[in-house]
Amino acid sequence: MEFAQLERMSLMITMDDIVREGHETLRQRTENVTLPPSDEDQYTLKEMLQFIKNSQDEELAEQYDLRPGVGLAAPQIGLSKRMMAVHFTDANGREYSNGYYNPRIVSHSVEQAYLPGGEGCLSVDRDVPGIVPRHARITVKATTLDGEDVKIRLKGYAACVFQHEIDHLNGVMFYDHINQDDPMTPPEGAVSVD
Ligand SMILES: CNC(=O)c1cccc(C)c1Nc1nc(N2CCN(c3ccccc3Cl)CC2)nc(N2CSC[C@H]2C(=O)NC)n1
Ligand code: NI
Repeated sequence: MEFAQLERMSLMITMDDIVREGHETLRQRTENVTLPPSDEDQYTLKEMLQFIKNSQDEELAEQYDLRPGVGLAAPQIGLSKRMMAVHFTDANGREYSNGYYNPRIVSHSVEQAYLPGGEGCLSVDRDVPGIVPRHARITVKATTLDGEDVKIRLKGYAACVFQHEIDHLNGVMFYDHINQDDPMTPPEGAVSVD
């Protein structure tokens, strides 16, 4: 077995490591990660990014029964730490593939946006229909997996994904944002994201 495959094997996060609704870490505020990150935190964040990539690989997802996702936050593997990983390409072909320590939204638009199909979550084993209102544009400050301090401006699908994962770091689930009285009606002025 070649090294890359061995590396995937030994480090591998599977769905068994993903905690589901009801697990306390999903409702906790996470602690900042002490920087520079420990070897253990680096190892974990790399595993999280690899899991998201694996989950989108048809063969690996099939072989290891992985549910596809584009983002994962540390509380979802039972770790109450401010770390998240994303891997996706947005509608404009811009690629996002990285792990982040201590991400925080430093500014956001008044305008709201939402994914027309609603949102899903690897820690939620049920379909929760409804519009999830998000900030249409956000600016995020964080430290990347490689230890670089970055300031990222996000809009559209990328803004929604980052907000969903940063919510996890604050103990917030996507359905907390759904208007219970009128779940399918987008808020006034909110724009649909494709
Ligand atoms: C209930 N209706 C819906 O879910 C929903 C319904 C329609 C459209 C959207 C857009 C919806 N919404 C939604 N679709 C996704 N995926 C689309 C499919 N994709 C994927 C699937 C297969 C291979 C590779 C990949 Cl990439 C994986 C990601 N992901 C999220 N979320 C919310 S933000 C974090 C992100 C996440 O990773 N969730 C696990 N929401
Ligand atoms: Ni989630």
